[in-house]
Amino acid sequence: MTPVLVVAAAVVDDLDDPRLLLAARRATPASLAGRWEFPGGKVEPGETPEEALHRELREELGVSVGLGVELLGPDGGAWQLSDRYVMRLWFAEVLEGGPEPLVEHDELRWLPAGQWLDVPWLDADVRIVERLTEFVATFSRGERRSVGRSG
Ligand SMILES: Nc1nc2c([nH]c(=O)n2[C@H]2C[C@H](O)[C@@H](COP(=O)(O)OP(=O)(O)OP(=O)(O)O)O2)c(=O)[nH]1
Repeated sequence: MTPVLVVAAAVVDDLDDPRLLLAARRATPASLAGRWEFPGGKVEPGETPEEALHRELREELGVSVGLGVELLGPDGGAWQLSDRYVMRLWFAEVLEGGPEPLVEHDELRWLPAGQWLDVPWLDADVRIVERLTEFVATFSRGERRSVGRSG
C-alpha cells in the first residue's frame, strides 16, 4: 500500500536566522496525546503539498506563513513515519496571526535554540528534529544564514 503523504512545518521565528522552533502538543487521538509534533496534516485530493500545508497551518494554528526550504529526508527525499505515513517538512515563518492551538493540539511551545529536543516528540519525529538541529547549525556557520524563502 502506498503510504499517505503528511506535510508539516518547522515553524521558526526567523527564516534568516532560526532560533526558536514551534512545537505542538497533540491532544488527540489518545494514543498520541501528550507527544509533540510539527503542525501539519494529510494532503487532500486535488491539493499540492504546499497548498495542503498552508491550509493545515491556517486550520490548526490560525496563521498564514511563508515557506522556506524543504528539509529533505532519507526516504526518497521524505521522512517515513510508519508503514502508513510518510512526511515532507518545510521551514516556515509566520506572516500573519497567532499562532494558537485551535484543533488537535492543547499546547504550543517556542523551543529556544539548544532545547529543540527537550520535549517528548512523537517517536518518528526525533530523528527529524536531530537533522533539523544539524541543518540549522550548518547554516549558521556559513555566510548565509537563511533557510530560504520560497512561497
Ligand atoms: N502532523 C504531523 N503528524 C505526524 C508527525 N509525526 C508523526 O508521526 N505524525 C503522524 C501522526 C498521525 O498518525 C499522522 C497523520 O497526521 P495528522 O493526524 O496530523 O493528519 P490530519 O490532521 O490530516 O488528520 P485527520 O485529523 O484529518 O485525520 O502522522 C508530525 O510531526 N506532524
